[in-house]
Amino acid sequence: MSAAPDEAGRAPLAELRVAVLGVGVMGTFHAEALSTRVRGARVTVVNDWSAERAAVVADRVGARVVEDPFEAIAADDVDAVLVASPGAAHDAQVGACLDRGLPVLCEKPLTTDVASARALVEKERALGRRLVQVGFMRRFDPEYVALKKLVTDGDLGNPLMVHCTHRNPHVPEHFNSEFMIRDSVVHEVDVARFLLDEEITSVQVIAGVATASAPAGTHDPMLVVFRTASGRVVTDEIYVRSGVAYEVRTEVVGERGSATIGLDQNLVVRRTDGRWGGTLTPGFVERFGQAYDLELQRWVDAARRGTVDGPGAWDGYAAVAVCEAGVEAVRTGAEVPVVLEPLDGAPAAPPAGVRAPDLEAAR
Ligand SMILES: NC(=O)C1=CN([C@@H]2O[C@H](COP(=O)(O)OP(=O)(O)OC[C@H]3O[C@@H](n4cnc5c(N)ncnc54)[C@H](O)[C@@H]3O)[C@@H](O)[C@H]2O)C=CC1
Ligand SMILES: O=C1[C@@H](O)[C@H](O)[C@@H](O)[C@H](O)[C@H]1O
Repeated sequence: MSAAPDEAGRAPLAELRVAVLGVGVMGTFHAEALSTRVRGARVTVVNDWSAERAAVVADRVGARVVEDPFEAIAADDVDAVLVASPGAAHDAQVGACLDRGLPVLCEKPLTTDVASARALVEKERALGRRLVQVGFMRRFDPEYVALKKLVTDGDLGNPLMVHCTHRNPHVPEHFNSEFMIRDSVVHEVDVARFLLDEEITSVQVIAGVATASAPAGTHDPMLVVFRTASGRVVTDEIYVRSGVAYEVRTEVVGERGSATIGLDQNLVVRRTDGRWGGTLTPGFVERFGQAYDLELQRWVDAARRGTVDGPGAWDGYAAVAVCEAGVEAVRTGAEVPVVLEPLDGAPAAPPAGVRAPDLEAAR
């Protein structure tokens, strides 16, 4: 049975031909998903800064290599683009997709500075249709979906606080405090916005004793504290050199109860050699593998219908703005307000509950 036409009367694409830009860890995982586990799509073009790496993946998924990312975006056999290059390359690559009117799934973060993220929001808006999805895959993870349902159904009563833990066993040397905020904490920023359905209005970072394996000057772990527009508090422990496993937990505390995810998911309880014990997920691919695939399937299905069915450019922009405030909070130790420029251009109201010195002075 063929699918219904979209609002403009166009028939859905029979198959989405995708260019994948950047085939490191995530790009390779997504390219393989698109050519095996996800229905309705095919990788036709692969691009990477390393032509050699691109060739290996292209060969594996039956695609061709295009050495320039912008030529890949402009190729005739490309209907949509998956951007999995490093964050600093996202701005120009997503912008080029918008110039060509192509649906684009961009891995988080949308960009690495707030001005460029905002510019992408404006650019998409000028086109009059949604094209950008940002790779906040936790929104597709069955555990996060169940937690969100408990919140929206009112089972926990009014949600008062959210507590997050985000631990990676190890990361490359370049993960300094700023990178930890922009690349890792960005997930909890989106989780908080997703679960509570409101914007974050301020960020504070508390740095304590750092692990001996952290490079000099890097605060690992850190406690990040967010305040939301209605005054709710969200805490996030970010610890990227725990040396243990990949551990992501989230607890919502409401007026009538609390709920936690990430405690037992993927916990394999083994009984061997007369002993029992659990094995934690070693990395994000093992923990969120299903979420990445669900995210891709929803993106493909929506793109074939000419729409977007996931976190979009505004979500990407809001997260970048919170992270930018977070980076400032690391530097100053202060509670830093988040400034989100509303789409109509009206000045943003001072966020509720913020006690940053500059806002106090402005009152
Ligand atoms: N949603 C999630 O849970 C995760 C998301 N990510 C995000 O995915 C993106 C990629 O991260 P990884 O795969 O971990 O990095 P990676 O370093 O493994 O791979 C990046 C690849 O991009 C290539 N590259 C560099 N500059 C490029 C350019 N201008 N155009 C095309 N290719 C370029 C590199 O040669 C490399 O092969 C980042 O934005 C990262 O934050 C990464 C890990 C998990
Ligand atoms: O997005 C991811 C990485 O880029 C980031 O570096 C990790 O901390 C996250 O856990 C992972 O989901």
